[in-house]
Amino acid sequence: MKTIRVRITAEELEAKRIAEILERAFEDDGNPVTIYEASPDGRIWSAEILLFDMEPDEASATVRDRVGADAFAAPLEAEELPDINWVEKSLEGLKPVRAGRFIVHGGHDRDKVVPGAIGLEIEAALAFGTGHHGTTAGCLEEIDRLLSLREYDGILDLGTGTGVLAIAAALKGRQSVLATDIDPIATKTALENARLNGASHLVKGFTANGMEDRRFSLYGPFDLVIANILARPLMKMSKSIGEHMTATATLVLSGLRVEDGPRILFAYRCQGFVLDRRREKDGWLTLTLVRGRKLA
Ligand SMILES: C[S@@+](CC[C@H](N)C(=O)[O-])C[C@H]1O[C@@H](n2cnc3c(N)ncnc32)[C@H](O)[C@@H]1O
Repeated sequence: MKTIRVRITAEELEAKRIAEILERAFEDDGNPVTIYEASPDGRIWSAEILLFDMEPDEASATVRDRVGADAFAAPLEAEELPDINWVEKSLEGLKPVRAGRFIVHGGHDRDKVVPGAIGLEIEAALAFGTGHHGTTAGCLEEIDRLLSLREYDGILDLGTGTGVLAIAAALKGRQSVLATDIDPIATKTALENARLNGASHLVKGFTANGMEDRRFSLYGPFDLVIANILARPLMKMSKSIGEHMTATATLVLSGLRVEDGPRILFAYRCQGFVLDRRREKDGWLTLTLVRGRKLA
């Protein structure tokens, strides 16, 4: 069967919007739409759709017809793909992955959660966070370690994506976690995933840009914040994050390239944090910082 991939490349939020439009336009056909990070800094994303049994030109025209020619300005790229089993391929991307005591898996792999492990069933939809990325895995390992050491009074997952980290912390610590994201689709996905994991009584969430929102004061101050966002927004947010945290808080930061480490440490040192632990995975850095004390 001839498979044509139509791909549209854009900025992250624009690519998500395009993927949504595509998904709605083709939902009755059951065509998969995927969204993925294309550049190492995570700024350029693509939305793509697979169409079958047509030529590339026809596939581009079909996409334009269904979504309306001016729905998006970004150019379309259509190419024929080698003969691959796409169902198998897409399931591969969601293969169960282990990080600390957590096993992140899709709905079809519940039986892969071995005794002693904590299963996190994640439906990625249009949000980031299946556990395969070095940043998510680094945060999961830290959540496992930190919540084995003690309880935290007030936990926030800032930039929750699929909610994978919030759900992990809620299930591991058996306590409430606030999950927020700038993207309403991510917030919705996170709350749906919390329900899927029997954690909706523990995970609450709302949509907000950074921590400039009065609702954070209702839930905070936070004793543990996990923020897997990129270095630049984390630098900009250092003051507001610090203001909403307790005097002896722990902060896990990820989404950082190894070279971002020193300037992030400097920015958060100004908020009273010192380095407790660093983890590197596939060139991505996860830093755990503490305020007012050193962990054992
Ligand atoms: C790399 S993903 C992390 C997702 C998930 N927490 C994980 O670890 O896999 C970063 C998330 O942060 C969100 N984000 C980006 N800028 C943000 C901001 N200023 N405030 C809140 N969330 C933001 C994005 O929408 C995205 O869902």
